[in-house]
Amino acid sequence: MDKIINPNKSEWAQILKRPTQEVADIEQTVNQIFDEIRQKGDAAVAKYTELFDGFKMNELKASETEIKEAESQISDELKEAISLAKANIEKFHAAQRTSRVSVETTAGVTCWQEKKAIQKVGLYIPGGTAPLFSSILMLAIPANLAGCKEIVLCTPPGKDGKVNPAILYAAKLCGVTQIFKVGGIQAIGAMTFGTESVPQVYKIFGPGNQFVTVAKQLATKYQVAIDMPAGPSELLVYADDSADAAFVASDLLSQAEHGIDSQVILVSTSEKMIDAVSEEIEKQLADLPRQAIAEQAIGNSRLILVNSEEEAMELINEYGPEHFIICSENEDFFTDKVQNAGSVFIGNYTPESAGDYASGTNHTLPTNGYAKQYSGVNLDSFMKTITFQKIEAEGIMEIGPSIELLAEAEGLAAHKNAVSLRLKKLAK
Ligand SMILES: NC(=O)c1ccc[n+]([C@@H]2O[C@H](COP(=O)([O-])OP(=O)(O)OC[C@H]3O[C@@H](n4cnc5c(N)ncnc54)[C@H](O)[C@@H]3O)[C@@H](O)[C@H]2O)c1
Ligand SMILES: N[C@H](CO)Cc1c[nH]c[nH+]1
Ligand SMILES: [Zn+2]
Repeated sequence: MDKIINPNKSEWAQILKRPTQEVADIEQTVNQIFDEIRQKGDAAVAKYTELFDGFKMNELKASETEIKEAESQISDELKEAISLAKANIEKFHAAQRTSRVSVETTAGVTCWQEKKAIQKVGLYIPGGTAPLFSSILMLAIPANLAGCKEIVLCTPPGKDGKVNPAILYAAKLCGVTQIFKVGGIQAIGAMTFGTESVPQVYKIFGPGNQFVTVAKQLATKYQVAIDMPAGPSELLVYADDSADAAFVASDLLSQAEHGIDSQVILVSTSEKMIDAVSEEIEKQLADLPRQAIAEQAIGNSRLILVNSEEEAMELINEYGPEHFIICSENEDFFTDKVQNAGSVFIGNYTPESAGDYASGTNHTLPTNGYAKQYSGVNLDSFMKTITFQKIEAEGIMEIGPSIELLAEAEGLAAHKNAVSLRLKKLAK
């Protein structure tokens, strides 16, 4: 892991660069696959599943029998852990419900807004290097709380054409309506255009690798909304001498093991802490089953010594990490000043893994600096707001003359007339 000492601001952009592949190359592949799916539907989806996932699928949809069998393949302990996570995620997301906003803006003019569920949603659940069934809890639970009617799920099959039983079990438990054994670009294309088997949806959610993320971004050209770009996992830890170096190293490795294009960063004002964490990373890496993946991600990563907490905070806001852990005696300074981060974890006993699985917050979060403009998934992500208004005679008489003037000033006579006719009638 590169150690960088007191970099100049002019060097930050280079130091904080993400290890992403050339997006233009991926876009070309996505466009080609999307075109084929539009023309050939399931046949194109099956072709690319065979090419990228190594299995020739005859049936894309998971059957009731497969789903039933999955339940018996999950241990009771795992079922209990899933149920604890589900309860906390439900509690946190249910509490995000807001009451109806209604205002009488002028006497006789009432405006209100109501949230309505997005009727058809598509959930992408990663499965390339690990079956991330926890992402089902993060997406299907708020989708159900919001009241979405159709909840379609796509996830890549393994080389044997099967999907991990925990994915099938969690999907059933959380009210997913249809499960498809399709991953990557072809899954996003299928949910964007619809095929003989896979329904077209209005909004696509979920994390994935760079192929999935670029495909989601291109899907927005075809009247499909997306939650946000939720690509390769990232973590930035700020640690001063009050941190525990072993804990910090374990957190950094937890995100490094996601994929070779993950990135983890330690920022500190203490060189002693940086060196201790670096040593710990080496120690802990040796025992990791996904050592090869984590090692590559560590190669993308940085240990950065800065001059002050102010400088640290400026650098962190510039980076906009997906996850931000604060292990500092001065934690209030960082919680007050943070502007750009997907999710924040505070103190030595708040591992990032808690948010990944079971504390209650959502782990589908913006990566690649998109925390500057996007929020992570929450209950509102599955809803849209409709505004309503009702104007009484008293109300139109009050605001009507101003509307007439405004319309006239924009040169829109028909707009003005729609008000004038009513005012005339009321004047009789
Ligand atoms: N930001 C978040 O909220 C969040 C949450 C969880 C996971 N993640 C990230 O999700 C990612 C999961 O990635 P994954 O790879 O394990 O699973 P994935 O399901 O996202 O991707 C696997 C699919 O990628 C496609 N693919 C692989 N190589 C390809 C190629 N050369 N060309 C075209 N398509 C190709 C295949 O179709 C395969 O099914 C990780 O990077 C992880 O860090 C992010
Ligand atoms: N850390 C991931 C988000 O970047 C979410 C996850 C799922 N399973 C484990 N971790
Ligand atoms: Zn994780």
